[in-house]
Amino acid sequence: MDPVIAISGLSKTYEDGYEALKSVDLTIGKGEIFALLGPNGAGKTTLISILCGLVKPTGGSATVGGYDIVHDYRKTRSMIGLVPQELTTDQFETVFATTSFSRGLFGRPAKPDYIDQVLTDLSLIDRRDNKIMTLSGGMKRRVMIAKALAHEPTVLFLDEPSAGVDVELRKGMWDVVRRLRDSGVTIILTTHYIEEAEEMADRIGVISKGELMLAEEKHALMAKLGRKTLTIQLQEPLEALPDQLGKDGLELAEDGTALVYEYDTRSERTGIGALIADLNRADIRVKDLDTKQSSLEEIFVRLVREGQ
Ligand SMILES: Nc1ncnc2c1ncn2[C@@H]1O[C@H](COP(=O)(O)OP(=O)(O)OP(=O)(O)O)[C@@H](O)[C@H]1O
Repeated sequence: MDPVIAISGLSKTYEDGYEALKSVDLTIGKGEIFALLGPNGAGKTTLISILCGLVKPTGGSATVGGYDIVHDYRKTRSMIGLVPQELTTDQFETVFATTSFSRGLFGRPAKPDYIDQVLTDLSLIDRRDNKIMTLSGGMKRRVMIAKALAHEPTVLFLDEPSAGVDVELRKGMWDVVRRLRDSGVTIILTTHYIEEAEEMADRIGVISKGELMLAEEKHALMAKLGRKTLTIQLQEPLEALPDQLGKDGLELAEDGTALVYEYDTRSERTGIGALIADLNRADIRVKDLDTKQSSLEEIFVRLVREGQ
């Protein structure tokens, strides 16, 4: 993985003594979509604000494109596009003018062809010369993205891109983000919506009370998600697992009164049929059966709870 962002021991204690970030280590690769999940007040905005140079860290370090975010602030800031949660655009400006102006703020010379390309990518080109006030909410959000991309950043932060956005619009936003990633931009988004992280992210990070609890490939998480646990309550307790049942993923539990079997729901053969047959053959009598699915939501809730 070619790292674009490297974060090491990053901490932030605000002036009132509140520890908003506790020694976060994280590397984000080029062209990744990384979703940062966490409850309110977890430290997501603090982390993004530090990387954007808006908040000063009190410990640790971070680099963007190999440059230190504190010492080479101008350099790193110019590599970052930030789409904040709130819509903050001048209602009386046109789409083109406001986007072009954002580019100018970074001291970049005008590049109308590039701005038009960004507007095309975001399906805003038809509204190029319209005033912001005449646009729908979804279009205004896309203008915020256009503004963030105006200075040709290589990293884009999206803070809660679908907060207060309806389902239809949210899907449109996901398409936009995927297209941006395909064009080589690295994307870090914060979200409360587990579904959004599941849908979009290559990797998912879970942050709670300032601590990064996990940063894992989505597919690895989905593999966990696809797992189910079958608990078999037995009529008579067993002292040990009989040889006939020597199956991968099978364990004796609850003082020998239950068997717990973990299996992948997506595989063609779960092994349950064979397990039941083995139980019959070994004359092990079953009292009750129960299955349980682990979901990303469960993993998330458990992690957050453990962190409290
Ligand atoms: N300037 C500040 N001074 C003191 N405490 C602050 C300051 N800014 C943020 N905090 C606190 O730091 C914690 C983390 O805030 P942050 O905004 O980073 O969380 P978040 O994960 O982005 O939350 P949300 O999902 O609500 O946006 C919160 O408890 C917040 O009250």
